[in-house]
Amino acid sequence: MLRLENVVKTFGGVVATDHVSLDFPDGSLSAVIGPNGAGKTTLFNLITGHLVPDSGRILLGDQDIAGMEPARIVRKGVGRAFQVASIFPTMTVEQALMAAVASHVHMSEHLLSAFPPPSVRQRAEELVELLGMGGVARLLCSNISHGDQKLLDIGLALALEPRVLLLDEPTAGMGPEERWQMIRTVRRLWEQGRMTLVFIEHDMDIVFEVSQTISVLRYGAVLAQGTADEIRSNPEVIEAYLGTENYEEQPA
Ligand SMILES: Nc1ncnc2c1ncn2[C@@H]1O[C@H](COP(=O)(O)OP(=O)(O)OP(=O)(O)O)[C@@H](O)[C@H]1O
Repeated sequence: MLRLENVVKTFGGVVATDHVSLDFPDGSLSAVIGPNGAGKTTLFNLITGHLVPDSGRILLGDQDIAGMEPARIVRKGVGRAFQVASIFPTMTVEQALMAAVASHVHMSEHLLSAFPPPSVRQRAEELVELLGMGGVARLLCSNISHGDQKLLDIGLALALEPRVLLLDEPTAGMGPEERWQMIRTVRRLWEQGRMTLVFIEHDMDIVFEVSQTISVLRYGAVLAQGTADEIRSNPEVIEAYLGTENYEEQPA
């Protein structure tokens, strides 16, 4: 269980996280939504240790991880996809995944090796399969599409075998078809990996289609947390965020 209790983060006069309390049960798939500047990315940065809260607790199981070093939080099982695929321009997709796997299993002497141990190669091959990247596995990371780079970012996070995976706008910058393909892959990874997955997303159709629970932020505070149906019909959410035109119930 990942649980935030009364978490506050301010930047000067800006309250980016305003007494946020949220639960992400083990194995759940949740979306975090909210208008620009609502505090979504700040929330992720607090969970991963890239920001230290002013107050409040961030519990992973029984342990308060608030303010821990990011690397320690990763070792505790909280992964996040960063836009890093492009920083391996001279490696192939498969090699980048092998390097990530090797770093995770403390075989860093094999990080850049042309002949990694079979266990490392096997795990990287499993990830390629899981991500559906077989067709581009031998291509240089710099030569793959934007969508494949985002997938690889997720794969690099998965190589560390997280219990909790955070994805900040996995479908950003993609066309409609590619978005759905990406989110279907994300859902499949979640189903097969049995991890807790939390993603930030602006596309409401995607959010309503794939999420078990949705957390709505506004001005840093939680406006609502619930299922797609609960969020869709929540009057405060409709007023504040969704707009009445598209989401009000049609008369029978
Ligand atoms: N490092 C920082 N220094 C100062 N202010 C910050 C910093 N990070 C975030 N903020 C402010 O905190 C508020 C929340 O920002 P945050 O990036 O978390 O929002 P968001 O919901 O992720 O927005 P978006 O959808 O545009 O990415 C904003 O007012 C932002 O300007």
